[in-house]
Amino acid sequence: MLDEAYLQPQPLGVVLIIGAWNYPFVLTIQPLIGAIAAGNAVIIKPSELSENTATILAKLLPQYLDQLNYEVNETSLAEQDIKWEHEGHKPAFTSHLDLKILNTSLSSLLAICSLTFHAVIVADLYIVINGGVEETTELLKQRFDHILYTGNTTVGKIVMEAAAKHLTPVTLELGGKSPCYIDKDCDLDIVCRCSSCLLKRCQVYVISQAVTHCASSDSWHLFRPGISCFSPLFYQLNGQLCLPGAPITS
Ligand SMILES: NC(=O)c1ccc[n+]([C@@H]2O[C@H](COP(=O)([O-])OP(=O)(O)OC[C@H]3O[C@@H](n4cnc5c(N)ncnc54)[C@H](O)[C@@H]3O)[C@@H](O)[C@H]2O)c1
Ligand SMILES: CCCCCCC=O
Repeated sequence: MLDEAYLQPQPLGVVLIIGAWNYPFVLTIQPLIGAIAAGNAVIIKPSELSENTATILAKLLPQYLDQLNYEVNETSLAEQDIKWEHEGHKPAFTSHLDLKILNTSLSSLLAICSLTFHAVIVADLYIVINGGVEETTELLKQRFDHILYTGNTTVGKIVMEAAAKHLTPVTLELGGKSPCYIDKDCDLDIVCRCSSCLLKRCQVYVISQAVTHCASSDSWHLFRPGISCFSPLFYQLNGQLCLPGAPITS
């Protein structure tokens, strides 16, 4: 062997998280935890539709996240550089090590997106940007190192297209049809007997979060004779969820 292999864990750099309204806290904080754990700087764009959560996130995150955690001065950067040279390898991109002091302005935020190894950047590590389509569109023009988007498929395509311009990898958590399949072999008694069973087995994703859950079924496929015993209960439960007068189709 002329060379030896080694593992060099590295943060991606600057991660953009675009959240959706149906779980406004979880869908921003969960990916944020992962991104921080991997050493990234993060820009969080909560959904403008869940306005109160967006406001509280912008207020609380800077209050509780240690923005200075990764601060290094130029000397220690230089020392690190020498160390890497000495070890025979130097990461091309060190992201968080380059982030220095705090400043929440948009211009500094955008400056992060073009980090280079020796740059001394003035910026926050974790920034909440609130706004709607206009602001998100502006954000998406910047180069990020990873984008996590949760929401609908139409905007998912917009995000992916914007990311592709910079060859930025994306994680898209999109909505779907999530059909519910009642197999001919399933125990219909259990499925139908009582609302609690039905709730546990089938309805949980339909009704949770007032039907906004990403895996909510919008169609049920029933494959067995005797299904008529199922229908009244289905109607009874779903009738309570529907708007008055809204039809439940077969
Ligand atoms: N797969 C999953 O894990 C998962 C989780 C939660 C929600 N979802 C899906 O997401 C749906 C909710 O999505 P939504 O789209 O209604 O949420 P939404 O309206 O809150 O939009 C999501 C984000 O997209 C941004 N956005 C909207 N239009 C945009 C545009 N033209 N350009 C750029 N950004 C834009 C918004 O600012 C917002 O931050 C749920 O009903 C569910 O189907 C999926
Ligand atoms: C409890 C968090 C569940 C998140 C699922 C998101 C789908 O809508």
